[in-house]
Amino acid sequence: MKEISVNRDPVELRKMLDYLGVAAFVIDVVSADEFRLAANNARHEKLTGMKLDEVAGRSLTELLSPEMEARVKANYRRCVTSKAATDYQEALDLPIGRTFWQTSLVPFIDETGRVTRLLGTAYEISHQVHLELESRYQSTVMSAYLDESTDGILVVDADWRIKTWNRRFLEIWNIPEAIMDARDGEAALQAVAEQLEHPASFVQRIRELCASLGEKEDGVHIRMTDGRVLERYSRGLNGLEGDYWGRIWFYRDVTEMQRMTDKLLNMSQTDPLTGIANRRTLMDALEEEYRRARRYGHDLSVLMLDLDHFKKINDSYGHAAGDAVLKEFASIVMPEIRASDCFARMGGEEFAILLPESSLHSARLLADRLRSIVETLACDSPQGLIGVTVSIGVSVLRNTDTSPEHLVGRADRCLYAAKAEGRNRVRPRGDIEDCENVAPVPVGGSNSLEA
Ligand SMILES: Nc1nc2c(ncn2[C@@H]2O[C@H](COP(=O)(O)OP(=O)(O)OP(=O)(O)O)[C@@H](O)[C@H]2O)c(=O)[nH]1
Repeated sequence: MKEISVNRDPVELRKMLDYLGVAAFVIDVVSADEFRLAANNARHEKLTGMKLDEVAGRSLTELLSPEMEARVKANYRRCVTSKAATDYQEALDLPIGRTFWQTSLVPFIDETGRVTRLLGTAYEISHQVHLELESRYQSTVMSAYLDESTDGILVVDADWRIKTWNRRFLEIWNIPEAIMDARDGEAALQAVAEQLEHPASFVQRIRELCASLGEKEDGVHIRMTDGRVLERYSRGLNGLEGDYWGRIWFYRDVTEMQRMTDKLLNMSQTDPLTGIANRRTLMDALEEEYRRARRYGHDLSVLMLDLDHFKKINDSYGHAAGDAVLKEFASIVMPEIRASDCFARMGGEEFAILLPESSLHSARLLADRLRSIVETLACDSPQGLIGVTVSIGVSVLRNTDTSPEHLVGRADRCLYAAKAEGRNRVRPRGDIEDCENVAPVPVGGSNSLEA
């Protein structure tokens, strides 16, 4: 732009600049290295805090910090050198704080071709820049999380297009990259389902969750055909207006944890010596079966078993031989009972068998069979073969029983009667319980239910 004759009075200059609808300023180009602010308009003053009477005629060196001066001058010099309109974005540290600007400079050129002035107009873009910085910050945090997370993460949109995933997701599922690159959510779902023990229910649940839009899902366990166990979390993603954006899925490999949990559970339910159920497991099963028998009017029987003169075995053959007999006893009884029965070691040489849906008659038949099998048991030991016998008390649930303890109490009394009558026998003898008058088992005696 050729230099036009303008008043050098800053106030007059401001009047002209105020006609512009944006923040504006005029710079006097003294030399390639010296620039002075000739004037700014009211809008510029308001945005920057630079008051006309304080800044007019002052050099950039006086107005700006050295670092900012260098940056501003670099842009001015570009305009002076190119003698062309120059646009750029800049960050300015002003008394009001750091602000961001979209600035345009137009050079004024005198008849000798020298740039004497620059007209600057500027829009403040701090808000947009802050939004962009915030968005960049969020995506940096998100990328770091995706990279470092030990969960496999997948994000799909409302149309089941894959939006994003992380390295761990690929490691867990080993999905061909071509599927991921094609962003084909349906193909990825099939690739995942093929690796599962129950693919149909998995796919059905995934579809239900997607149809539910926002539903949140916590820690569902998924078993894979290779033995791994995954835990799945997911939640719907909604936009500001509540519109559905899709869903994020997290997959966590919990195989080791599950193995330990199973092991601990097994340990807490099993007798370590014989490997059969322990007292606690039987008591839990008893509560459960008692409730079921009451609700459906089914039979429920119990056998209480106690090896005879077991102390003598320990005393004659040693404790290790006694242990071997207990194990052998458990292993020959086990195949004789149904999967729905519960065979447990109650402690020492005392055992119990819970028989859901068994009458007294069939419980007694089983007891008789077990008694005769045990009688033939010959357990090998360094001191020769060890024989053992068992006494068994049997009872069946009665209408008058008000708790499982009544059922077990009668079996205990029958066992006591069997012992009292000479051992190696089953009581009652027939299909009618006949141990009512047997004295209760002494405290500390063989089969009390108390732990
Ligand atoms: N080897 C071995 N012995 C055990 C174990 N637990 C308890 N015992 C022993 O089992 C024996 C049980 O003895 P008693 O309660 O007197 O009963 P019993 O000798 O079988 O006599 P009756 O039951 O009256 O026929 C005791 O000597 C206990 O030390 C075990 O885990 N291993």
